[in-house]
Parts: sequence; C-alpha cells; structure tokens
Amino acid sequence: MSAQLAGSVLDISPVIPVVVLGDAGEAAPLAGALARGGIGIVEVTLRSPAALEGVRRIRAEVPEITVGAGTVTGAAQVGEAVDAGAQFLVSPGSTPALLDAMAACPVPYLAGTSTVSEMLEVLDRGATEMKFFPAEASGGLDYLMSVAGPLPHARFCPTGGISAQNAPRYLAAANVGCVGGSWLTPADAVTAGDWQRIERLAAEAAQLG
Ligand SMILES: O=C(O)C(=O)C[C@H](O)[C@H](O)COP(=O)(O)O
Repeated sequence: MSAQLAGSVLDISPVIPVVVLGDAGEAAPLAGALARGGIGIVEVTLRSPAALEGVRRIRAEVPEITVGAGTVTGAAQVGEAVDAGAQFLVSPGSTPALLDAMAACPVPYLAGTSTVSEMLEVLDRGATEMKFFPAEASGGLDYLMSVAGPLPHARFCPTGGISAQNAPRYLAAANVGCVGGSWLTPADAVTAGDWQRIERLAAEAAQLG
C-alpha cells in the first residue's frame, strides 16, 4: 500500500496543505478539490479520530494526490499511519524514539525541528529534509537563513504561521523546499463542504512556486 514516491516530498508542490478532518467522508472531496486546484500533496493530521480512515479513502479515491500523515507524535503511530497508506509522515517535534521509528519505516518523513541540535539529530539519521515548526514563532525566515551556513545539506518545510502573504519570502530561500500550512483548508469551509473555495485557495497556492 505504501507506494514509493518518485522524488522528494518537498518538491511536489510549493505548499503542503495541513488538514484536520472532522469526518472521514470529508477526505476524498477535500483532496479532490486540492488536486483540481493544482496541489499534488496533502497532510492529514492524526489529531482527529477520522484521520486514518481519511488517509485510506484518499489513497483509494484520489490517487492523483500524495497523502501523508501529520501530527505523528509517538512511535506507535508510525506503523498505523503507514498501514493506512500514508506515503510520508510529518511530526511536530523530534524525540529520539520517534526519530528512530520514522527512520526505520518504509516511507519518507519530515521530522519537526526548531533548534540546531534537533536538526543535527535528524541529519545524523540520514534525512536531509525536515519540517521547521513552529516557523514564525521560532524565529522565522531569519532563523532558517542563519542555519544555512552550518547545515548546508538541510532542506526545510517551514510550517506554523505561514500564509499566502509570507509564503513567497520563505519559498525564495535556498534551503526551503516548500512550506506547510492550514490556510488552504479553513475549518469552516471543510465543515460546510465548500470544495470550490478550497479549490480556489489551492489554485492560488499552486501559483506560489
Ligand atoms: O500538529 C502538527 O504536527 C502540525 O502539523 C501542526 C501544523 O503544522 C500547524 O498547526 C499548522 O500551522 P498553521 O498553518 O499556522 O495553522
């Protein structure tokens, strides 16, 4: 079920939409709207009970989008997410146990980092791509540009406080592959099933690259 990705998770689209599903039935229409807007990737956070079933449905019903599981906070969730069909994993932080579990799993992962030491822990395990979270609160673009010298091989997906307004500045940085954010999938639009609004937001975000 965990088909290999041809390239890097960071190179699929300029934005990885971060989604919280209230109901698994929202998953496929939401992913379809993102795909129609030109976004090729979606992160379903494991914050809600509907998340794993949502990942399954997106894999089954919207094969044109790459689906990952986010908010992976414990080693046990790694296997559950991969079994559900997640094609990549995202964590908000980096504990040794979580990093070991993600490094041993068959899909790529973006470990959450906000310090140079955490970034070094991720690099030590052979991964060069990671999440920078919470990006704006942790020092933003200035911080990321400051680590580019000592960590020349690290590439980031800054997430947390990113918007259509500040995304272009991040995307212009050499060590930023893409950004992540929830602004493409506002909770009220998801709940109301306003897929046209999400398609419009996705189309605007797809132009950011
Ligand atoms: O829990 C996680 O693992 C997360 O993925 C956190 C999300 O990345 C941010 O909550 C998105 O931040 P905003 O775009 O500012 O809403």
